[in-house]
Amino acid sequence: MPRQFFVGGNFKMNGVAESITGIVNNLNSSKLDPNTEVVISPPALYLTLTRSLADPKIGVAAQNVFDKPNGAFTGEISVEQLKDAKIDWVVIGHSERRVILKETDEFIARKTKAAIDGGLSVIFCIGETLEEREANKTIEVVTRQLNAAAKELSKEQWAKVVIAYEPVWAIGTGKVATTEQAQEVHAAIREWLGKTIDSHAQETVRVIYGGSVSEKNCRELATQPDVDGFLVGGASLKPAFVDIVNARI
Ligand SMILES: O=C[C@H](O)COP(=O)(O)O
Repeated sequence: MPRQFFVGGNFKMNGVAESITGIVNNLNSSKLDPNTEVVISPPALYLTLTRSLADPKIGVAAQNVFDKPNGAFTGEISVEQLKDAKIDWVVIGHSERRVILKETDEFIARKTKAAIDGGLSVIFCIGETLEEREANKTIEVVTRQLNAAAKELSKEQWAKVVIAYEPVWAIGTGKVATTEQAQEVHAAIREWLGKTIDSHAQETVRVIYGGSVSEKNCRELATQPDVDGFLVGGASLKPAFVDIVNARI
C-alpha cells in the first residue's frame, strides 16, 4: 500500500486566538486533497480552540509533551492531558527544542516512548546543523538521533511515528534543501528503518521534509520517491499552506 502523503503545519510560537481562528477557518473552507493527511500544531494554549474549530479530518498536534505522567513539573504538559483535550498528535525533537532548550537525544526518545505508550502519534524531528553537513556528518547525526528512539520503541510502535527530516540550516532561512539533498537523506532514513527496525517499517513509515517549504518549492520536492510530505513552519500561517497540502494534485 502506498504511504499516505502527510502535511503538518507547525505554527511554533505564533498566533493568538483571532489569527489562529482565521487560519483554521480558511483550512476548513478550502478544498484539501482528500488523499493527504493534514495535521496542524498551534501553541499549547490554543490546542483546545483549534481542536474545537478544525474539521475532524484535520489532526491537531501539540508542539511538546513531557515524559512523566504527572507531578511537580512546572510548565509541562502530560500525555494524559493531551489525550483528555482530544489531541492525537505531538511534535517531538524539533531542532528549536534540541538547540535552544538543549533537549538531548535520550530525553526526546523517552518523550516519544511516553507519547506512544499513552496513545499519541508522534512527528519525530531529526536533522543536522550546517556545521555538521559541512563536516559530512549528516547521515551520522540523523542515525544517532534515530538510534536513540529505536532503543526506546518496540518495532510495532514505529507505526505511530512520522519522521520529519529537517536540516537545521534550512529552517526559517529560506534556504530549502535541493530535491536531491532531501531525497538522499530520506532514502538513507528508509534504509536505516529496514536495517534497524524491519522491512514493514521501511515500507510504511512516512518520512517528511521540513525547512523553508513553500507553495513554490513543494511540488518539486513532492516528486521524490522518499519524500512523503512536509512539516511546514512559516508558510503554515499563510493561505498558501493550502497549496502545500495540495502539492500532489
Ligand atoms: O517545523 C517546521 C520547520 O521548523 C520548518 O520551518 P520553516 O518552514 O519556517 O522553515
